Amino acid sequence: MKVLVADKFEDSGLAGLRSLGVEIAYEPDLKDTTLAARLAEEPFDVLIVRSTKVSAEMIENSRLGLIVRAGAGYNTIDVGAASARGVLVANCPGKNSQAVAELAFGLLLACDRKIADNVAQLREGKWNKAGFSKARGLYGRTLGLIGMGNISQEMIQRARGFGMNVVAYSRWMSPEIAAALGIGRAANLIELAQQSDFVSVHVSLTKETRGMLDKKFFDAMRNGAVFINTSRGEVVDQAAMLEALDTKELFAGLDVFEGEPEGGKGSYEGPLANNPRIYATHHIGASTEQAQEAVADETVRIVREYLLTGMVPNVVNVKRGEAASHVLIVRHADRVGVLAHVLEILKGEGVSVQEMENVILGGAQAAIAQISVDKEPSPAATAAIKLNANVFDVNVMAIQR
Ligand SMILES: NC(=O)C1=CN([C@@H]2O[C@H](COP(=O)(O)OP(=O)(O)OC[C@H]3O[C@@H](n4cnc5c(N)ncnc54)[C@H](O)[C@@H]3O)[C@@H](O)[C@H]2O)C=CC1
Ligand SMILES: O=C(O)CCC(=O)C(=O)O
Repeated sequence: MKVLVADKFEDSGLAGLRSLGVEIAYEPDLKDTTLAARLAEEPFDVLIVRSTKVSAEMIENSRLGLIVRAGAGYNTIDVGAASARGVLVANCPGKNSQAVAELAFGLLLACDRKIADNVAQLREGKWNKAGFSKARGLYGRTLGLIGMGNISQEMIQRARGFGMNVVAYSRWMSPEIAAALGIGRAANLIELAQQSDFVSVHVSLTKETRGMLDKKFFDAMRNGAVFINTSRGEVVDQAAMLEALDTKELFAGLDVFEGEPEGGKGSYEGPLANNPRIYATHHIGASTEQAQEAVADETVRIVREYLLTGMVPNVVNVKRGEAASHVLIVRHADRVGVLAHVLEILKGEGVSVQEMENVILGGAQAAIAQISVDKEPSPAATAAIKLNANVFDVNVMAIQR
């Protein structure tokens, strides 16, 4: 198996990959046209990336079977193009969430106490206790969390340590779950903005979340509140945020930017870098040793499973049973050719198999195949399947959703 690592990757991860006996090309500087050319020229099976973008063209001209995002968000990979070519995409959920929560709290505290400006002025030889003596403080204040995934859950624990109240907006969190987590639940983003002294965003970037934090949201924020974004720049309407920094005297801590450079070095000039009401970091949320080692271990686990079993943990582009309407349960003798017989009959009927699992029972005499299909096979097809002497029985069930 040939693995291309086209991003910076921990030594422990490279050692783990080597221990699997796979052939590794570690070429962290590849991107855009150089990555596309490399994938077209050599038949790599697996591609490992962090922030490096993976386009449809790269995927289409490659022999890849698996792309691993060594991190949480996978918006930098053209997942649709991967799905169209039968390429699996997997990520490492929850492996860098503590690190991001640490940075989010770092930004939150820094914004409240204006730590970066304190440091800058002292470095210029200015003593300005008078100017910096106005902070809200965290104790007893309300932290509003947007999204309730791995990072938000880490945020709750840290907020508790600071004596903060937490309220969250999430699509899936019921009042019962909120109560069990010991937090409040906002019914929508406006409610969340109205209730929070500090807001921290932790949603993945999707077509629904792009620009989700819009003018209405910023208009609803409390005057002088702090806004933290360590998720993706694109979830925020940048113009609306910039306006609210002035009109509502907000202060923002940002780790992510629309159009930020892909690699470790580059230039960044934009209205967010020089605004005195913004503390900006260089997309370093996941960049702690602990997080990078955890991500590297998980990446090695994913490649190992793929190598040894063909199965991939944490796949993000398998839509389980979405198009299936019926499932066939075929009990049969464990003999060569039985499944081929079943599939041949389904093919003749134009029935498309969505998923299939064949389980061998103890003693290896009999097996049960569960075959999800996109439409109900006719009674004639079911009867034809049963004609095979090695088929004991066939049941067809409609999937209830
Ligand atoms: N700054 C950095 O270095 C890092 C940034 N991230 C970013 O943070 C994001 C969140 O990370 P995790 O918490 O680990 O991911 P996660 O997958 O555990 O949580 C994402 C949450 O977003 C929610 N969500 C998605 N669409 C939504 C919508 N339309 N409305 C409301 N909620 C919605 C999901 O329900 C889920 O709870 C990542 O997708 C990534 O973009 C992640 C790791 C490092
Ligand atoms: O690997 C990185 O530094 C980026 C981390 C990140 O944004 C993610 O895991 O979603």
